[in-house]
Amino acid sequence: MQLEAHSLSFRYGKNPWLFKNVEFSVEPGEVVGLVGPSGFGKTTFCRILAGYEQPVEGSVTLGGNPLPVKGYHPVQLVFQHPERAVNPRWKMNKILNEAWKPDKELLDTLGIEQEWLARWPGELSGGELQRFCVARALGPETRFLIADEMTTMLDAVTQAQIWHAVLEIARQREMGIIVVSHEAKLVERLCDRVVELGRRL
Ligand SMILES: Nc1ncnc2c1ncn2[C@@H]1O[C@H](COP(=O)(O)OP(=O)(O)OP(=O)(O)O)[C@@H](O)[C@H]1O
Repeated sequence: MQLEAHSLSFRYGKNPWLFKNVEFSVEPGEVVGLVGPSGFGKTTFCRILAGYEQPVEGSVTLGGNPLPVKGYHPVQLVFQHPERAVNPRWKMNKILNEAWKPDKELLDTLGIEQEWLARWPGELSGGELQRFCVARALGPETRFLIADEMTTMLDAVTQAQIWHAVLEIARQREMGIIVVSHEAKLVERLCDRVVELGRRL
């Protein structure tokens, strides 16, 4: 089941086009890097692929069909700031189980400790919180994971742990991954191929 962008174009209001007629596809199990200068629209592109934003022109399909508008979304997005991705009034247990119920094996793989489940988001470090956001995005129906600067704010050890876990799960499930990162070494190490989001038009 391929994730495909067909002739995708986007701009905010009457601003200049951020990108125009972009063709992009990811195969199941493939790890694809998405790079480009700051402000060229990588995050916007990811939001369109995950169904958070509608393209101005073009379309996104999954296995040849439009992205679903209801239910668990098969394209999950994890971005740089976990503290903005969680409800600060919910304890971690509720946040974690919001969309599906991750089992202990997954929590162990991601290094999530049981005692963290009873805490508020503000009582966890950025790295600890991001592990929850990753777990939450890895439901059994996730076909593609978009990692938009997912580990940028984290120390090297946490970054390595999270990527090790995510790549292993992706391999087992044949899940595709899109990696957006400014860290060229990370992209080179993780990705099967790299796509550059082109010049602004
Ligand atoms: N809601 C919005 N309304 C208007 N302009 C926006 C909006 N969101 C983003 N932009 C602008 O669109 C451009 C692309 O933003 P985007 O975050 O997609 O780029 P990016 O390539 O991911 O950047 P970075 O690498 O710095 O994260 C930027 O110039 C940004 O200021």
